[in-house]
Amino acid sequence: MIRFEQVSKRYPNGHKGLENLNFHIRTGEMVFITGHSGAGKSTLLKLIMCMERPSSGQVHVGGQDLRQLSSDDIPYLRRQIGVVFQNHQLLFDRTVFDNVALPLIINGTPRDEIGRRVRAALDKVGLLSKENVYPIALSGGEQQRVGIARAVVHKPALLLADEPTGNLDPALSAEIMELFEDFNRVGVTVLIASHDLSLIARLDHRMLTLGEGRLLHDGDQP
Ligand SMILES: Nc1ncnc2c1ncn2[C@@H]1O[C@H](COP(=O)(O)OP(=O)(O)OP(=O)(O)O)[C@@H](O)[C@H]1O
Repeated sequence: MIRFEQVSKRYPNGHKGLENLNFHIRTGEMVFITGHSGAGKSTLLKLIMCMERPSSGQVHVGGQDLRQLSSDDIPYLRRQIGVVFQNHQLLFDRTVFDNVALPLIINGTPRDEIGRRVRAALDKVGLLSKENVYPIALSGGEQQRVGIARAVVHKPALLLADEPTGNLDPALSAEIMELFEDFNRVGVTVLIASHDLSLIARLDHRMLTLGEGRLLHDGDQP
């Protein structure tokens, strides 16, 4: 599903994002990317989404060599991907329903299908009863669930999350990770960047550990 071959990323200001990264994530895996602040976790996710391009090396996503993607092709790549952010980036002047519907509206999904899909996604994250509520009236954990519903509403094969539990307490963080495990159980490939080692050490998944842009460790223990 995702293959990095000798991938390096240097930003225009000279900052080193990633250095000679090699790994392969198979379809259906759930993997954590961990490492200290500035280790390159977000850079790795941005390369998969084509938000950034590597300085050298090759990134393959879903069998496609991203070097061959033109900017016109990028929306098609992104349709295969759902993204969850730490600060969930919800629109506070729209209801929960409208927030979750956004990717479908952008994709041109037929109107009658939008309602069905949005409610299915809200049901999966346990927020079906909140579709008409505005995000301001939700707790931090509920807001993050809306962000997850929005990320999965178009049924992506790949789910990426960048510090999805960064603002949540340990109990809520564990619940959010269980949700990701639920999506993984039904076949979605899940990749989560997190520096919350105590939480991810309790979960039994592969861990890629980065340090200063390099892959320090690849395994099921920190
Ligand atoms: N847009 C950018 N322009 C310049 N340098 C950048 C940019 N984005 C990241 N960097 C640099 O690349 C390196 C890796 O950053 P990255 O954000 O990928 O790390 P991270 O592990 O996600 O960190 P954090 O946990 O703090 O988000 C850092 O040195 C950072 O300063």
